Amino acid sequence: MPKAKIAPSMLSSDFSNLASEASRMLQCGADWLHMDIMDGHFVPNLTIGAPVIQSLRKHTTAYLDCHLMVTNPLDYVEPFGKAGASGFTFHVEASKDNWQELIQQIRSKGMKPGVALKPGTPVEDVYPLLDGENPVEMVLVMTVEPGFGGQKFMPEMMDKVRALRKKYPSLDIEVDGGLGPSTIDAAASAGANCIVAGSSVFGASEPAQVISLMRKSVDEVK
Ligand SMILES: O=C(CO)[C@H](O)[C@H](O)COP(=O)(O)O
Repeated sequence: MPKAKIAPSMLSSDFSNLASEASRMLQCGADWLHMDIMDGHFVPNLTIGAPVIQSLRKHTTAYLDCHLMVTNPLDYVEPFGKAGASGFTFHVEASKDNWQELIQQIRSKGMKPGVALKPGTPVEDVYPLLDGENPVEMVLVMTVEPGFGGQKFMPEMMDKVRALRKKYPSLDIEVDGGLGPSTIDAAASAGANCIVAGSSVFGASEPAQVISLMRKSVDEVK
């Protein structure tokens, strides 16, 4: 299994101090910064877009792991590439007929392509995006309904993670929603290695301890 990547979800940060919140998380041991992009249409919430990524990029060289919860991901590829996004993860539900073009465009803008799936979407729906000539490099299994932080982890999503890990031993598999000290072992033992965590990290008195505990849980899995 690939090594742990712990990605605090900046959705739980103080957006009015984004650069210092990002730097605080990196000092606490974060590998990536997870950026939740919501368009108020694909999900019932509206967050940030490319201008905010561009502003943050001026303050950090960190890997910006962008999760696009948007209806038309192709429209976002060029602006996110220019803004300095590192990873561009789109939803399979929003890319039924243009995922090949999406993957190709994302790569051509220097970003790492990933695909996300909602809790109600079968894992088999992402297999064509992994088995083709130009596969995505990460699958994000949502462990809550996308849209809001602070929800309860859905353990039944671990069947999807197990199926992916069995079929793709070296794939980056990310989980997002309700991850923290009480749920990390279930996710890690199922085979997830990229861990997004918002409330559990930002709400902790010692975020570094939570990050380190989650890393240990993932890296101990053989
Ligand atoms: O994508 C998201 C919501 O759509 C968030 O990244 C996710 O919910 C993380 O927050 P928390 O750890 O508080 O559940």
